[in-house]
Amino acid sequence: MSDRIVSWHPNPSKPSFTPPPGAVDAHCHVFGPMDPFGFSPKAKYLPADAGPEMLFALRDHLGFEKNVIVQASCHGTDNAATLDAIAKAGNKARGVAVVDPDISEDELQALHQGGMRGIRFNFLKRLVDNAPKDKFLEVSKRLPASWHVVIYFEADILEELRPFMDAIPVPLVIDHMGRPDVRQGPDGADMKAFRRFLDSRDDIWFKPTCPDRLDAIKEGGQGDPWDAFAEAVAPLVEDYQDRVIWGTDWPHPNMQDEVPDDGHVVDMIPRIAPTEELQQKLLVTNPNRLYWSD
Ligand SMILES: O=C(O)/C=C(\CC(=O)C(=O)O)C(=O)O
Repeated sequence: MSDRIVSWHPNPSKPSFTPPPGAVDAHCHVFGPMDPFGFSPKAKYLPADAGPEMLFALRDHLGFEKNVIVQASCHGTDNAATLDAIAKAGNKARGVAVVDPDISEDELQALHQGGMRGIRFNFLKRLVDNAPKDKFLEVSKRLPASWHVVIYFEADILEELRPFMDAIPVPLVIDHMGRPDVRQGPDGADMKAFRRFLDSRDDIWFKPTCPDRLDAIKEGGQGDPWDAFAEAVAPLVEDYQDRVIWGTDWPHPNMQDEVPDDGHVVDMIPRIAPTEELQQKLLVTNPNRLYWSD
């Protein structure tokens, strides 16, 4: 099928930065394989297969030990592909599911047994048709113990989402910092708003991730080596160092024009977390606390 998207680098370089022992790539996805794990009829993009073997080869190549696999929107609420990848990884992967809010307690427990430790609410209109806040809130109140909610939104709806997010009774993990405009710099309006949000609760975690999306040339950014991203994000990591986790975002859903070299993505780590202590928290201590505490 010629219209299936290949969004990942065919031959990523070896990073100069060596992740510490136990490092977790805590934001990545699998696509299929389409046989037997078909895509959702509501999927907004149809990717080529990027299954667990490819993910684990990349993990080893980049020097990570574990993965947190986040259910991508192209698989809708059928978590079979993500569960299959977690199972194939042994204890080296955990996951974040996307669920129908009417899911039963038994089904949630089955997801827990399969290695899921959270659910994701996606508010990007280009990725999902419907994001019912009332139903999301209801299901967030009956999650298995120690689970959290991952939320993906863009900076322009942060304030609108505040009452909803404030009411969620479990820890929150914000994908890609809620997509601030990094060109505004570390003290820009988007970063200030995100800091106010972080200051409102001490159980909001975030991923200082996706330089390739947030500093893309096609978005008016600088592109690789993503200098604006590094400058805007490093102070945030320093100031909230016990609440950050990091991931590659491989296979970079939809990134067709500026497919990032994953080696270069990993080399952003010392630019946003320059000390060994920060790197240990970002890559080892924090993700293990969230995903491998039981
Ligand atoms: O990989 C990401 O985090 C971001 C995505 C894809 C996505 O979230 C999904 O398909 O569920 C995006 O911005 O297109």
